[in-house]
Amino acid sequence: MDITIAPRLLKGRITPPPSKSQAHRALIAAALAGGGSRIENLADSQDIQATSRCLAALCAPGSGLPLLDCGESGSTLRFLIPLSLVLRGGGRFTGRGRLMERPQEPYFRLFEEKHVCYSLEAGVLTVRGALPSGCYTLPGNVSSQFITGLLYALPLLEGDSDILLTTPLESGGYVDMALDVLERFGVRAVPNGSCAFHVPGGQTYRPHDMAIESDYSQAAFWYAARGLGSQVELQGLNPFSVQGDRCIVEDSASLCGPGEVELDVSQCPDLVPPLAVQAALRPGQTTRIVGAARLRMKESDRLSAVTQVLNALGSRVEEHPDSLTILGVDTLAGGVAVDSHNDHRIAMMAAVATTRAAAPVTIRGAESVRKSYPNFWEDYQRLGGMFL
Ligand SMILES: O=C(O)C1=C[C@@H](OP(=O)(O)O)[C@@H](O)[C@H](O)C1
Ligand SMILES: C=C(OP(=O)(O)O)C(=O)O
Repeated sequence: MDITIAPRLLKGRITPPPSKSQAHRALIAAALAGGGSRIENLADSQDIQATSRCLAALCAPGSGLPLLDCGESGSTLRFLIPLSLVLRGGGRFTGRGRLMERPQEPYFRLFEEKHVCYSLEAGVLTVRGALPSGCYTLPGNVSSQFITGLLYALPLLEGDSDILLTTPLESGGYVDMALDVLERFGVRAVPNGSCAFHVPGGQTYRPHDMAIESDYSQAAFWYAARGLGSQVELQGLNPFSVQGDRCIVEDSASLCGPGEVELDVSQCPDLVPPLAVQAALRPGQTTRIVGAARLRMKESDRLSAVTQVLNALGSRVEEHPDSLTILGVDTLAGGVAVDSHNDHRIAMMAAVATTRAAAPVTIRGAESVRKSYPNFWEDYQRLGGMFL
């Protein structure tokens, strides 16, 4: 789907959608608690549909390895791989887009060590075996989703386990969010410093009612629009939220200073597109976005996609292996078509950039927002955005 947008600033009040990350975690914990939990304020995004669909397949009665279609959701895939071993002796996982090419090596190394069989053939990952309790050693900087996956599965084993990280934890806020949801469902995992977790075995998930919070990762696009002159008022966000992307509030403000700004995004990778678009329109300012290597392994190669899209619109972005240098300009020419690279966050970034373009912009693959923010285009129009 192509959408052509007239350049104009936005104005109005918006409640960002429910947090996708918290919703994945709550749904999985509720399924493990075996019913009796009430989860309110769930978004009907494709990623949340993927987790619901896979949980239904995983918990359905029957023998044999369930087939789990994870769509394009890295979280669903990496959270459910260890659980499939514990609950069903394994599973067969499929996905779309780039999903099955995204890294799984930390799990594969552990499976070799623990004698769990795995194969990845023609886009189907099959895992089979028993997950033993014990010591799980893995890197902390490939994806935090491996650590969340283990934190959900290991408490169900008979014996105690330890998770040890060989490199510093990145995207750490997502692990904190997992610990927070686990605790609400009566499951305990104890951090030991920043690179280790002790997970007592023999635990059971207890039913719990919760309402999903508004999503700071999505609110970030509206913060960016605001930083670029739109009058968007945000409501419904929890100021005490455990969401790591809550740092958008300070990061967005720090982009308003003159001179040189450096932002380390290793703990908040999803904020790169909204931060980059804001930095692109800071004339006289140079912004370095560092610690961003993992951005190459998301729905698109996001460092490359951000650079291509913003430069096509008239920005000055330089791409490096694990960072971006953004030389702020005072206006974007627009007047072109840009591709979302089938990446929801790139489509939303392009929409925010258009608010400050001189001529209309066409966004190709605009439907990609359904992955995480199905009502994004409705919200954009409610704020006065005009489609041509
Ligand atoms: O656990 C989660 O909910 C997520 C973790 C992050 O991934 P990485 O840990 O791979 O950076 C983030 O980018 C993703 O959108 C959601
Ligand atoms: C990378 C993302 O999600 P996931 O890893 O779950 O696919 C995202 O939402 O930007």
